[in-house]
Amino acid sequence: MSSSNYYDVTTWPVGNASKDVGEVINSIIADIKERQAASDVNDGGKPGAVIYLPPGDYHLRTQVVIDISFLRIEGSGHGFTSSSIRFNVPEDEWPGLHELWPGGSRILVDLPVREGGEEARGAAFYIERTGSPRISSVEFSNFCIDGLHFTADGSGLHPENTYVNGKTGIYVANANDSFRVNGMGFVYLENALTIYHADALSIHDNFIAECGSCIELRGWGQASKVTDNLIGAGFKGHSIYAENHGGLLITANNVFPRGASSVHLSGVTRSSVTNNRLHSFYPGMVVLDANSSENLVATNHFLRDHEPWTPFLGIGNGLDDLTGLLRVSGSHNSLVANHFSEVVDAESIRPEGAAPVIIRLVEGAGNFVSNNHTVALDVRAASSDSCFAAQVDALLTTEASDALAVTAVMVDPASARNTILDSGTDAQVVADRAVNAFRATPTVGS
Ligand SMILES: OC[C@H]1O[C@@]2(CO[C@]3(CO)O[C@H](CO)[C@@H](O)[C@@H]3O2)[C@@H](O)[C@@H]1O
Repeated sequence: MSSSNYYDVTTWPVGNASKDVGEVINSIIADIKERQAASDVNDGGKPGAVIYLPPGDYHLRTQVVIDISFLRIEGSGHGFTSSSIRFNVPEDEWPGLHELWPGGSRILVDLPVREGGEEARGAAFYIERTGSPRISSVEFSNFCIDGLHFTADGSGLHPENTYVNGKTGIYVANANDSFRVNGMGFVYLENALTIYHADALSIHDNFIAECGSCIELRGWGQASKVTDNLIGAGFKGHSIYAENHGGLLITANNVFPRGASSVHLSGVTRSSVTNNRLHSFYPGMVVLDANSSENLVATNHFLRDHEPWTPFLGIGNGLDDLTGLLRVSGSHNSLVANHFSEVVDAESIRPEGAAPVIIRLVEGAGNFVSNNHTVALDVRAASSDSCFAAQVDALLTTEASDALAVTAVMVDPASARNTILDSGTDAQVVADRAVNAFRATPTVGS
């Protein structure tokens, strides 16, 4: 059966998908709107459509503007490969590489670079619709959005390592419901996903790496989920960021470095950050700020160690080791059963000679901190020109290191009436025992 609501960008008569897939998709959307003009025909009328991108390279020179519900844009392959590693291979070795570029069903974002212009104009896919009901069920599935190159940022860094280019993959400007971003690949975009006012959004099973920021849920929202993704932002940006969200579920993501944070929640309430594997080269990995309250942060694995790859040595996120790996400004959060591996070179700790802080309660009241376990090792940081080898070596090193003294939990005076159980020995917890309930992790022989 063929359906008029299934479109293949390579057979659409308007435009040329390989030269400007943006023009083609906008023309298809115009056709859908023309054919599905009435909102009530036989109890239906606007079923939406599928736009299919077969595996292949599609330059995008015109921004796609989406203002219809039930639109699914799908490909056959997220196509991620590391552009970061490739751009740091000496150019005379490029001819010997098996492939140079990401693949799959791949959009090459070739929008004109905006100079200090409006952020949304640099988006490959721009979704905007006001009025009622909210735009619903727009789905992106199984294709790659590649921003191609980063650009010089004045820092002297190799331009391809700046994580800056003004490009966004998908930008949703208005309140939306039941959107899905599933099985996608995002690479070399300054922002992969920027979504305002999400309701019941699913960001699931994507590969979102080597982007300045990966996921930003802005404005406010509820009942959304970020699950099962492989994610890693640049040193200036967020891997997962949300503001003023309630009921957000962040679960089972593998968040690798080198985002300025792994999960940053601002004014987020009654949400869960559970079962994630989080790896960072800097402190401030999970940040709950602006009175983020009643959240569950549980059974996550935190690893903080050092950048092992030569091109990025010396880069940081500006935060010192007293920041905390898990930092909380808010009340009545449950921080339970998280594992922390802090594997750093004592010489690199800032301020010099300080005991790094693992969990820090900055402001608020009534947080419940229980059964968190920290393993802290002092290692001599090693580096390598080979990204993968350096990463794996660093990950697998557990021996021949000395224990490192840490502050497992630090409670600032502006945070009170917290309960801290079995999350650090007496010596490892800095908290006013008169205003916080405290039970130390026992030590051998005591
Ligand atoms: O660690 C997994 C991912 O990391 C890579 C390889 O390493 C990179 C290169 O810039 O360094 C960061 C983390 O060490 C990653 O964000 C980035 O991307 C992916 O190639 C790889 O899939």
